[in-house]
Amino acid sequence: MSCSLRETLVLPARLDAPADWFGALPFSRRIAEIGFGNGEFLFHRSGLEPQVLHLGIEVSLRCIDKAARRVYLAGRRNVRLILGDGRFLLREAFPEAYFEGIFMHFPCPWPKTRHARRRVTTPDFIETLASALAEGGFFELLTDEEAYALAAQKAMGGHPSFRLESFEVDPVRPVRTKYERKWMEMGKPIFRLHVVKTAPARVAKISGGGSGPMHIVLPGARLDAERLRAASSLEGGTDDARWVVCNSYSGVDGSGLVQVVTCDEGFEQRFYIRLVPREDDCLVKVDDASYPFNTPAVHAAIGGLAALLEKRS
Ligand SMILES: C[S@@+](CC[C@H](N)C(=O)[O-])C[C@H]1O[C@@H](n2cnc3c(N)ncnc32)[C@H](O)[C@@H]1O
Repeated sequence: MSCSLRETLVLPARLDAPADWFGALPFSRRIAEIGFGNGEFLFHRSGLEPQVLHLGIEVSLRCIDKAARRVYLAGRRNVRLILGDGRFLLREAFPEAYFEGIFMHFPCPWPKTRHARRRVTTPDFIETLASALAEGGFFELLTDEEAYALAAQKAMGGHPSFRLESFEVDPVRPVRTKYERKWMEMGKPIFRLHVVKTAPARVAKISGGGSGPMHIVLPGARLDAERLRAASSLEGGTDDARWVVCNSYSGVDGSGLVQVVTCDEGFEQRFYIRLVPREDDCLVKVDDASYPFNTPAVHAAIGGLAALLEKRS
């Protein structure tokens, strides 16, 4: 895929990007699909309303590439794709009441208790949807799991910002997605939940909880081989804002590069922190090639590495 295609179609999910997105998105009406898979539905839906922006959010780069190629070859101008976690991006990267509709077709039901946080039925995700939708906007869920459909019906139908519009079994639809076909071939019923936002809602942004710039200057601190080695086994934070170092490397310029994974309220980010020794101090900063959202766990990781460099040997 050409560079220019990626630049036009695939928007970067990064700290400074939302401002760029809004400049690059001259559409007053906006629809989103979370987890569009191979993009059949997004492609179909965007053809019906060329004046409406159709924003697809996917965690799989393969899906993004496939859908981008299809959209590009068809010359569609009202589709944009973002690589990232839709639950996180909907909450963090868009203004309130930004979308007039959000589709989610066949998300993983996350049956294990330890993954319960990732379900669409969690109070946090329902608040996120309520906040992201304009009043009168809709959310459509398709699933083959009855228990999941019923849980979503109960959670969203009982929410003060939503009105349950319909709950259908085996709805007739103009286009079937890959997973829909798969479940139908196996003889499974398909459930469709349609809710409409009826009252204002607001969700607190996690990245609003991160404070200050994403670098620290440490007068008198030192970076040496021993500290860099010690960095590779560091971890810390609280239950809702954890961080762990996966690896540390020494750079050719004498700086240290530390690979970090953070988790804020169940949302993961992977990025690098650079440790830069200077004449009178050390700089600890998010590496220039990384763009994490400014969250409490990112700050805690920077603080943890700063503490290591400040430690007296
Ligand atoms: C079971 S597939 C369904 C794909 C498509 N909607 C369909 O009906 O064929 C679920 C899709 O959601 C994507 N996905 C899972 N979690 C996601 C998240 N948090 N944000 C965005 N996409 C996600 C997966 O990569 C996968 O493509």
